[in-house]
Amino acid sequence: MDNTKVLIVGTGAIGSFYGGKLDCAGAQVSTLCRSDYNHIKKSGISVKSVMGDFHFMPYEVINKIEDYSSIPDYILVTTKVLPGIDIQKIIEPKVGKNTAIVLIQNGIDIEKPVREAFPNNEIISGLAFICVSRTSLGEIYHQDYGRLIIGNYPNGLSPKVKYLQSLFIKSEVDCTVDDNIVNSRWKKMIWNAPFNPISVIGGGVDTKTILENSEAKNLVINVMKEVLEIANKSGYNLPETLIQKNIEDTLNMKPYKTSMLLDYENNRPLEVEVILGNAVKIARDLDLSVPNLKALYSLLLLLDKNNI
Ligand SMILES: NC(=O)C1=CN([C@@H]2O[C@H](COP(=O)(O)OP(=O)(O)OC[C@H]3O[C@@H](n4cnc5c(N)ncnc54)[C@H](OP(=O)(O)O)[C@@H]3O)[C@@H](O)[C@H]2O)C=CC1
Ligand SMILES: CC(C)(CO)C(=O)C(=O)O
Repeated sequence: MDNTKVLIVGTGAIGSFYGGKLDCAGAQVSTLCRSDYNHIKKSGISVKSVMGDFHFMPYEVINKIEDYSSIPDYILVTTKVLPGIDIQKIIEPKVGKNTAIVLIQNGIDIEKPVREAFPNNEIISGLAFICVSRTSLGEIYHQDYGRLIIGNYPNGLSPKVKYLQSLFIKSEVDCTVDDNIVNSRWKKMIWNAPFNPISVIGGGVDTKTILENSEAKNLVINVMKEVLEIANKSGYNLPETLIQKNIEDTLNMKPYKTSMLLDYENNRPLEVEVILGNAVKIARDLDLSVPNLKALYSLLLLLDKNNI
């Protein structure tokens, strides 16, 4: 084991999978758990994975962050990004001056509140291209993909980013770095902004069903165009060709139910603000017209409110 201390905050699908991979690489990985606490403390976490099944027993399993016995080198935040989760308050007791806060979560502008609360800490922003879900207490099913992109927020690549990358690579996670991680976040939004909400609003449909319907496909393309425009007007650099590439890549994927659809089906709150609301706000500030994004946003707000 190396001496790198990692504390996972949000031990669900993403936290368990990537936390387990860091454990495989030799880091000292502990988990802050909620509903799975008793199960994980007793039996650990089992991951059924297309990369090979594994089981891991976290170094410490806690259900109150104060119970963690030290200060971690990395806090991996892998909760959903929801207005009801005050992540700054949750992690604050264990953020030391050398703790890097790693956010492996979907959405745009998710780093801002963390930066404001911890102006002197290193923030590492991460994007997961993976299909993974929690099937029961402490049981994770990794169905496909697994690639990660990490980089410092707002930009740059520190030694801590490179070290984290080396740990992931050691455990065979395809992890690359990007010194302009917000640009990569926008790139991922090109996919999430149309497919996540349409999969829910469209009546619980997978990616193949969406793209087989020419009207729904047009909607996907129009939302992608709006996201691309917001990103480029914000100073990022997304080529128009990304739209066709995302469509083709999705057609080549196995039919996939988005993580937002899985949340909806399980009556869990949806990441409406960080997937759509923040983009709509940025468009408003830039005076851009984004009618498709706005329509998806308002419909999703309604569905979300009535689903919990
Ligand atoms: N799953 C996937 O395939 C992908 C997910 N993502 C993104 O990754 C992020 C994480 O998603 P995912 O792992 O699927 O989510 P999950 O719902 O599987 O896991 C979230 C975890 O956070 C925990 N949690 C929630 N609130 C708190 C709290 N207040 N204190 C401590 N723990 C808390 C939950 O505990 P409890 O069980 O008690 O609610 C759960 O263990 C999201 O932003 C998602 O969009 C990105 C790409 C793919
Ligand atoms: C892009 C994808 C499918 C992960 O790779 C995702 O982010 C999701 O399902 O929400």
